[in-house]
Amino acid sequence: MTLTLPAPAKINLYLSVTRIRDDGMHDLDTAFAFSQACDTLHFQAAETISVTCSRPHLGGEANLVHRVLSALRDRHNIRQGLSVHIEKSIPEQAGLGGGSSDAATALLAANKLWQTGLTREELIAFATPFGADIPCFLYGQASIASGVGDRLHPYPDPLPDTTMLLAWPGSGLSTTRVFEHFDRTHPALTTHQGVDTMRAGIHQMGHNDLEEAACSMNKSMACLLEELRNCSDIAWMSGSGSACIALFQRAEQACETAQVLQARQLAGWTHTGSICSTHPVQL
Ligand SMILES: C[C@@](CO)(OP(=O)(O)O)[C@H](O)COP(=O)(O)OP(=O)(O)OC[C@H]1O[C@@H](n2ccc(N)nc2=O)[C@H](O)[C@@H]1O
Ligand SMILES: Nc1ncnc2c1ncn2[C@@H]1O[C@H](COP(=O)(O)OP(=O)(O)O)[C@@H](O)[C@H]1O
Repeated sequence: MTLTLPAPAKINLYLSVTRIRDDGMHDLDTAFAFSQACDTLHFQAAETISVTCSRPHLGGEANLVHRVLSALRDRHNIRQGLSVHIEKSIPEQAGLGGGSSDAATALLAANKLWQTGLTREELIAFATPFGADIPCFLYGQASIASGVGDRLHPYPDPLPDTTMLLAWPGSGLSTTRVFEHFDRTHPALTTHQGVDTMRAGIHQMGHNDLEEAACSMNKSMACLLEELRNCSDIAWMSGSGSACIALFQRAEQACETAQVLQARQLAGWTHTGSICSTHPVQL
């Protein structure tokens, strides 16, 4: 038995930090959508769990895929294993949720192959402790999120029908360190929008409370974002960075901008495509 599935990048259409919890985690008001940029996961039946990766430093037991599959197997007394090979395309520490997306795709695959029979809601509850970004992928459609990103509701409006350029400066940002820097430097927290007034957040598309902290920690990203704002009417940072998003009316403009960014070494990775409202895996 073999199975090959994609694991897409996510983007945050906007991100507000609404509360710092007693445990140090931050409540967010954010919206998630998907990109066509994907990692690819190959699954093969096996007696044990093993994970290899096209970026060898990501292979082995520390990989989030290995961790969630091992926990699922233990929790449900599964006797089978799974051999997983991850072809990475999504850059690391980019705010695109690559590791979390790999883990979500692996959980969807294992839930089917091991016949665990968990609903999406049960998978989300199981996976949230492993990473605040995993639920949005398991939810499977563009969403408005609160809590740490685990309370999800369908995105209420059509997504912008424009071309999106994703660009990553060539160096990443640690999510933990960006939140720590935010705590030290932010002027005030955004008022919580709440589910009932969630549409209010949509008008802030492109706003990201973490952007200032991230720009001060990664000057390459700050330069990239400045250049994107010169080329596009709207550009912003995804998640805790360091990937940035710019919207264009025409695909040619986005492709030309990508070429300029690469030639000037402002970007180490780019992707041109659409903003997607559904996850490509609907098992
Ligand atoms: C900021 C967001 C927005 O979508 O995305 P990324 O930029 O990482 O992709 C996510 O909330 C990130 O999710 P994820 O990358 O899974 O983070 P986790 O592993 O759960 O958390 C790493 C660390 O970041 C801090 N953290 C994370 C999420 C959150 N809502 N509040 C936090 O304070 C905590 O210090 C936590 O220990
Ligand atoms: N499958 C995976 N893919 C990428 N990174 C992973 C994976 N499993 C664990 N990690 C670890 O998680 C870190 C951040 O993950 P990533 O998803 O790339 O960033 P972000 O949370 O900014 O979107 C990586 O630097 C790496 O050490």
